[in-house]
Amino acid sequence: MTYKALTIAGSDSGGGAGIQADLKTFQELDVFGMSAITAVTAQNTLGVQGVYPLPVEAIVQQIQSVGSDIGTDAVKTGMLFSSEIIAAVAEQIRRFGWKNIVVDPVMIAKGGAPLLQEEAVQALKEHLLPLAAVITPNIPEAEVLTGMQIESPADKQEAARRLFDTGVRHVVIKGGHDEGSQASDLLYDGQHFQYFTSDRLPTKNTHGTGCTFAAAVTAELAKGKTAAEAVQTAKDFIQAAIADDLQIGGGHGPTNHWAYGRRQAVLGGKA
Ligand SMILES: Nc1ncnc2c1ncn2[C@@H]1O[C@H](COP(=O)(O)OP(=O)(O)OP(=O)(O)O)[C@@H](O)[C@H]1O
Ligand SMILES: Cc1ncc(COP(=O)(O)O)c(N)n1
Repeated sequence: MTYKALTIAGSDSGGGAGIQADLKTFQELDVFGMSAITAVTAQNTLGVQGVYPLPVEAIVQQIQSVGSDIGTDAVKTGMLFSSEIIAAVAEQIRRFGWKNIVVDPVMIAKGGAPLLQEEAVQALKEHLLPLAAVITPNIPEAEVLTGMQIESPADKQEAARRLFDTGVRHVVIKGGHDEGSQASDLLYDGQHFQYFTSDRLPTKNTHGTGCTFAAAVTAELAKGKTAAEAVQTAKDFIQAAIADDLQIGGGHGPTNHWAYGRRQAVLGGKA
């Protein structure tokens, strides 16, 4: 059985985030990766030097090329940039009837460069969130989407409830921006809160952690795993990828996308 996943996101020339992180993660998790590029960014570990959104027509055509021939078991969305792109992507997802949709509501790159226009937040809530099986905001993104400040564990749960009410089937509020010695991701399915917690690793090389995490969730949903199983694998994948960082570039370096697979191979006696 060949499982397939489509990422609809921006290209990161530096290879650590965006489309590049997604395809590497799909590959590592034994899922055939496909892409529809929404924007080209000139980017490295120091920051974003340029953002070039593609015409909506070019984005729609890429999705249709995949959908009309190959099909997909899951879809991840990342950098979508504008409300026009969001509306067009949502329309294509509805048209093909795709169900395993993971929405990573990318808004701002680590260095502060905007990857989503401010006015597009409403379009995200209106068009895309009701289609999502899983949404994976970090804390600042969850604050923008809910209009509330998140300062305590109770706030995080309240934000998850509000996000669930937009029509999303599972909410994951990621804990990379938490304070303290642990990075704890909260999963909410409308009934139960579940925490996925690890030691916070002391490194500046966390460029693309959000993309990589959401791509791993997508790959696991493509294989038919439950949301909770997918989040557990994604958490293990990102923990390994941050722990075995690569020391590439002079700024916030990428994570190591092959670390998880290597560890699994050692555990399984394959290496
Ligand atoms: N220093 C760290 N140590 C361990 N896990 C981390 C660390 N930083 C982030 N994570 C984990 O990485 C994943 C992504 O979380 P984060 O909140 O950083 O997302 P993000 O801000 O969207 O990422 P980015 O914007 O860098 O792509 C989560 O599973 C989180 O727990
Ligand atoms: C094309 C693209 N998509 C997403 C991110 C977010 O990743 P990060 O916050 O780690 O920079 C990015 N930098 N570039």
